[in-house]
Amino acid sequence: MANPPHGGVLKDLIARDAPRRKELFDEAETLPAIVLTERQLCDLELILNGGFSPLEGFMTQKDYNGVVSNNRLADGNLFSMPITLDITKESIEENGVKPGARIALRDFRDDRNLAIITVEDVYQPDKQKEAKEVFGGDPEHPAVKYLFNQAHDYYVGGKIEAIDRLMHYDYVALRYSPAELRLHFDKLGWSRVVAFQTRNPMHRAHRELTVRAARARQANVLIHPVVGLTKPGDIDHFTRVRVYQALLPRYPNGMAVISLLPLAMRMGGPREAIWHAIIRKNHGATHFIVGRDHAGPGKNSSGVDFYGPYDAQHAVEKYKDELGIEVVPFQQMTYLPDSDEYRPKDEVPAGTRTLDISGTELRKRLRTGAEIPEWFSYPEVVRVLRESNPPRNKQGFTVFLTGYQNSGKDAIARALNVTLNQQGGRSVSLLLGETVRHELSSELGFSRADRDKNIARIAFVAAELTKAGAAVIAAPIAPFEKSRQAAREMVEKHGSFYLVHVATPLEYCERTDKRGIYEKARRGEIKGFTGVDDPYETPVKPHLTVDVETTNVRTAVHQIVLLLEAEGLLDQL
Ligand SMILES: Nc1ncnc2c1ncn2[C@@H]1O[C@H](COP(=O)(O)OS(=O)(=O)O)[C@@H](OP(=O)(O)O)[C@H]1O
Repeated sequence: MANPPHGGVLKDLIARDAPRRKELFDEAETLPAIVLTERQLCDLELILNGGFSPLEGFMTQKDYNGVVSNNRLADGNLFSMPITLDITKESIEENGVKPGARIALRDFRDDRNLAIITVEDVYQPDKQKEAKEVFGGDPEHPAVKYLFNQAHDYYVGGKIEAIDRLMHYDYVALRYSPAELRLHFDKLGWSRVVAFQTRNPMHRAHRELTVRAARARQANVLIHPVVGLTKPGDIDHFTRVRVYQALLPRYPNGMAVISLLPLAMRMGGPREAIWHAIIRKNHGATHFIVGRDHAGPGKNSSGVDFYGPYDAQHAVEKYKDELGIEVVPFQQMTYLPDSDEYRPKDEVPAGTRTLDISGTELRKRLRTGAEIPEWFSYPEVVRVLRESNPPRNKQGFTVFLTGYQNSGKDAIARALNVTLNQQGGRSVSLLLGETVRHELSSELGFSRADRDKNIARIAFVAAELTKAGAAVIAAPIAPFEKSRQAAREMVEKHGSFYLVHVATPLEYCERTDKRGIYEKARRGEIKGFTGVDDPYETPVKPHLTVDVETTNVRTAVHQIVLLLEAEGLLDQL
C-alpha cells in the first residue's frame, strides 16, 4: 500500500468530477475565462491531480495568511507554499471576478478550458510579508523577483472543478499523476518508496545517494524530477529526461522508476523542502531525500547564500511528526579516488583524498569538449549531455557587421561567407542588408522605428539560425546602438555574437560609391540617408573595428577568422 495522502484523502479532482465532465465543459463555454500563465498552469495541474492535496483550489485569504505566517492552512493542515491565482485589476473588472462568480480557467497553449473556479474571495496580498516569511526576503531571490515583477496584485481564492487534464506531447508515458503512481507502486508490490527530487542531470553521485537511501530504508527508488519550471539557466528538461532514461539501467533491475513532476519550483529552500515532501507523500512515496541546500537558488550577486546548506533539512525535521513521510537527510556525496567509491562528505575519514566536479565546471567541460571522467558520470549520460551541448566548433554564432552604405561591409560579409563555407562543418547564412530589405522588410522605410524593426527581424532570424548551429553573417547599416545591443542580447540566448564595426570613413564610402547613391542623397532625392542627413552612432564596444580604406577586404576577413578561432569556434577536431 502506498503512503496515505496529505490530509488523508487524495484530492484527485479529475477523477472526482469525471461524471460531470460534459456538463462542466458546456458551462465553461458560457463563462468568462482567465487565461493561465505557465506557472499558474503548473500549479493547476497539481491541484487537479491531487499532487497538492489537501488543496481543492487556489488559496483563499485565510489559507494564504496561515500558510505565509506559520505553514498552516485554515483547517490546521501543514502546508508551506502559497498556491495562489494572481490576476490584474482589469481582469477582475472585465471578468466580473467576485465572490460567488464562476470563472473558466483556460490553457494559453491551446485555448482549452481546464477547470472552473467558484470564487470565494479576491484579496490583495501583502507581498513584502510573503517575500520575507516564505522566501527570506532577499530582493534577488528568484521567487521574490517573480512576486514583485511578474505576479499580479490581486489573488483569487476558491475551489475548483475539473474539466480536463492538461495536454502534454513530450514524455507522456513518464508523466504519472499521484493516482497513477500509487497504482503503479501497487502493481510493482512496492510498499516502501524513497523519492528523489531533482532539477539537474543525474550522475554517479546521485545514483549512489539514492541506492544508499534505498538500502538504509529497505525501499525502492522513485526518481521524481521536476519538468515544470525550474531555475532560469538550468539544463532543459528534454535533455534531463533523456539523461534519467540513460541512467536508469545502471540501477539494479527493478529497483527504481522515473516519473516526471510538472511542478513550478520557487527555489524556496526550507519552505520548498516541506512542500516537496508533501507532494511526494501525495504521490505515494513513504520516504523523501533532502540533500544539501535542497531547492536553494545558490548565492545572490554579493556571493551570499540565500539559505544555509542544511536549513531545509532542519525545516523538515521540525515538522517530522506531522509530515507523514519520512525524510532521509543526506550530506553531499563525494568521490574517493583511492578506493573508487562515493561517500557522504560527513562519512569521509579525515585526510582522505576526494574529487568533485561542480555544475559550473561540468558546463565548462561540455562547452569546451574537455574530458568528463568515468568516475564522475556514465558514458551514456555524458553522450546525452554532449548531444545537447555541442563543443564550440559545432556551436552556432553570429557575426554582425555594421557601417555606412558602401563601407565595404557587404564585400567583407560575402568574402567571410565563402571563407566559412570553405572551412565546412556548419551551414553558413548570409543576411545582407539588401537581401533582408527585399525578403523580410519590403514594407519598411528608413525612419528610426522602421530601421529598429528591420534590425529586430535580422536579430530574430540570426538567433534562430544560431540556435540551430549555423554561422550567421549579418550586414545591415544598423546605425543605432540600442538596436545593435538588442540584437546582441537576442542572439546571445543561443550562441556567440560578434559585432564588427566597418569603420570606413564616410568620405571614402561616398567617393568610391559607383552606384551614385550618395549623390542622389546629397541632391535630396533620397531622404534621411545615413551619413548624409541621418545619424550613424559609432558602436561603443565592437569586438573588432576594420576600415577598408586602410586595410583590404582579405585582411578584414582574416581578422574576423582569427577572432572566431581564438574563441574555439573554428577548431578542427
Ligand atoms: N534613407 C536611407 N538610409 C540608408 N539606406 C537607405 C536609405 N534609403 C535606401 N537605402 C538603402 O537601403 C540599404 C540599407 O538598408 P539597411 O537595412 O542596411 O538599413 S538599416 O540597417 O535598416 O538602417 C542600402 O541599400 P544597398 O546599398 O543596396 O545595401 C541603402 O542604399
